[in-house]
Amino acid sequence: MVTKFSPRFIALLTKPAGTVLLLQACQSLPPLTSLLRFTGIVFDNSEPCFVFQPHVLHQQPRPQPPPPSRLAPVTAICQTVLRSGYQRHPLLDGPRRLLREMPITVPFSTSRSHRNDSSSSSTPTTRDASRASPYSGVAKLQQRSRNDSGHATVAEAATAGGRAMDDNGGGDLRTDAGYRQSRRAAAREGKPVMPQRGQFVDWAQLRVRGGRGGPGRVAYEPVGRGRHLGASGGSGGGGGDVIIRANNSTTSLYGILPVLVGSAGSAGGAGGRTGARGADRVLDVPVGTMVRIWQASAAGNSAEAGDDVEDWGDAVADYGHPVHQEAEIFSSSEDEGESEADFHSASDEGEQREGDGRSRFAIGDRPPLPPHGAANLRFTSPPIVEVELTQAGQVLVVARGGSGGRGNQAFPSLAGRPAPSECERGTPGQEFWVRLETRLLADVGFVGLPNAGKSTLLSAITAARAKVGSYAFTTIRPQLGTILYGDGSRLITADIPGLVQGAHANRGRGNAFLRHIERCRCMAFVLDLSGGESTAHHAAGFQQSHTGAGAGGDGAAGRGRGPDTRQRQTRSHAAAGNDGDGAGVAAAHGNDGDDGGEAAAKALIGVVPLPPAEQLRVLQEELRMYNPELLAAPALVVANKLDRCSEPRVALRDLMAATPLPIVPVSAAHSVGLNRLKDALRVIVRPGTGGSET
Ligand SMILES: Nc1nc2c(ncn2[C@@H]2O[C@H](COP(=O)(O)OP(=O)(O)OP(=O)(O)O)[C@@H](O)[C@H]2O)c(=O)[nH]1
Ligand SMILES: [Mg+2]
Repeated sequence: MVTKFSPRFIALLTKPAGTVLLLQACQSLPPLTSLLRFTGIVFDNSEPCFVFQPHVLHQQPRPQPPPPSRLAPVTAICQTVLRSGYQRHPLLDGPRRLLREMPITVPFSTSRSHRNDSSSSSTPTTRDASRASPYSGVAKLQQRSRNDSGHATVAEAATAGGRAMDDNGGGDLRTDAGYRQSRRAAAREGKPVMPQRGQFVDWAQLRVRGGRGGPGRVAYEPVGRGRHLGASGGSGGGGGDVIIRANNSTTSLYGILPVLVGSAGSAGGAGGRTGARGADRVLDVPVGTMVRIWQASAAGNSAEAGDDVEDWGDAVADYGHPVHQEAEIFSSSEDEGESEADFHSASDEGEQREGDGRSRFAIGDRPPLPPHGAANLRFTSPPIVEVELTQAGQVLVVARGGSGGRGNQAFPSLAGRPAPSECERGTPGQEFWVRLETRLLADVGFVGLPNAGKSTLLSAITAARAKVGSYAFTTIRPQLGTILYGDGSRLITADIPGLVQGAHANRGRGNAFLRHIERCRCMAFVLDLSGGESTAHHAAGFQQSHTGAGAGGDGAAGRGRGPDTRQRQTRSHAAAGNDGDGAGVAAAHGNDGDDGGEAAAKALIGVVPLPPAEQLRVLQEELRMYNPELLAAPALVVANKLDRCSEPRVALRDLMAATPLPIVPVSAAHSVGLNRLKDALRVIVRPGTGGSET
């Protein structure tokens, strides 16, 4: 088969190019030509024609892309986001679930560690110091106590994951095994641990900045022969806003990026065309999220910034410019740097050069974060905005994009003078710090003192696997579980970290935990029916270990902000509740890698054994002091640790005398009475339903 083409391709074919080049150049050729090979020129009726013969051009096998790993899509997205300066990526708006569900450790950890390494080569940072001497358990507690609710955000945790990978060498975060390994390593060293996939993350801090407005254009109305009429450069488009939107399908603040920037507006065009507005950046948060906003320069100090303070101070200084700078007017004729002049100038013929306004102003416009991450910032002043998004669909514009600069068309042209050659840059977008706090949405919240067995109960009646420990404050972040019933119905239950006396005044980080209870429809007060016998043992063990062998823990705790007095008080408490026999427990704790943290927790908060009725009174009192409406919610009492109680009948009778609430005796550890409890929970959550699960 021979195919002939008309002479209009002569110019292309006379180039000494290979066939592939030919096909690339002749994009207007029919697709058939991709299977043809140019073999020569013939003259047909004295017109040159070009001869093609059938031929498969790509005979070499194309390199096959490697099989996609599970993390590949996320990695690709994040890397793209990083490359483009956190600008909008089409995939980010679509499968957000993907981002939420998958750990996004790789890109952040690598980029952040690079940045840190390069920026702090001379000054050792806290992070470097931690490498030299890994955190002790107490340091871990202090690290946690910097944050209200004590957990790491994605940024922080991603850093931890990255460091864990670096430190261990073997941890490959692209695999599940590597991810687990890095988590374990970070936890061992007391570093902040990334929330696991699906785990409830209840707060996040991030930096937001509206997109910069697009620059105006200098252009002229051409009339030919190098002459032009008046100015015709249009204005730049406005920058995109950063918007927070309440969304029913979002349940957690997991996976929120530490920096969000709206897209920059496009440059103005010739003929008076205004540039396109930059895309908004929308962040979906759960309904009920509290949004607090601070000025960009308001971040005052850090609880434990250590060596990082200097670096961070610089970073804050960088932020210290006014939110809206005055519009800057400049002329292409002025000598103000080659790149800007190049970018905004237009030739006399009115030639339009497509300015790369977006990339020039968007990339590199990403605000830097303090060296140790936005999550560790503390704000000394009250927020300028504090608002709760209470309904799905509510939106809050947290940072407006800048306005576009005016083109030369907008400047006055004086008679007899050359057309104006001035234009403006777009203004930068608003810039703020934002703290998001959300609360659990659960049917039933387990409320109890530390060590009452809430997590054991959650693990026993749902498929959730909550961490259980024979010490107070095992749970530091709420966890959800679902009770499944035989008829297909289900209840969402929440294990809320233990409350202590004085929680309403934020003792033991009580506020961070109490706010979750506000969003639970019903409450189950989990009490230790054994009257805290086990707790008494541990308190005693702690007391002994810290007056004797546990001196190391003492010293470490003493590095905190003056816990000594409280510690002494706690010791006397513990001694008061001490019924002896604690040394064995203390020894067992001594083998635990977390001992320092747990011991310090007890030291700071105090663990005092209480009879069940007294436990209930303390809990109800705390709820009343925090928000009296909480006590109006339907509730029942779960009398746990039935097996441990020496006089269960007496204890239950006393409890019944103390409260009118329904009481369900159970032993979570031995799965006694759990079906009855499930039935009772369903009855209080949905009155009218019921039925025995047994
Ligand atoms: N004997 C007995 N021990 C129990 C029972 N339920 C829980 N425990 C033990 O009590 C200790 C504390 O249990 P957790 O479930 O961690 O208690 P928690 O209320 O979640 O404690 P925090 O998370 O610190 O608030 C663990 O050692 C459990 O094994 C029970 O029914 N019987
Ligand atoms: Mg717990």
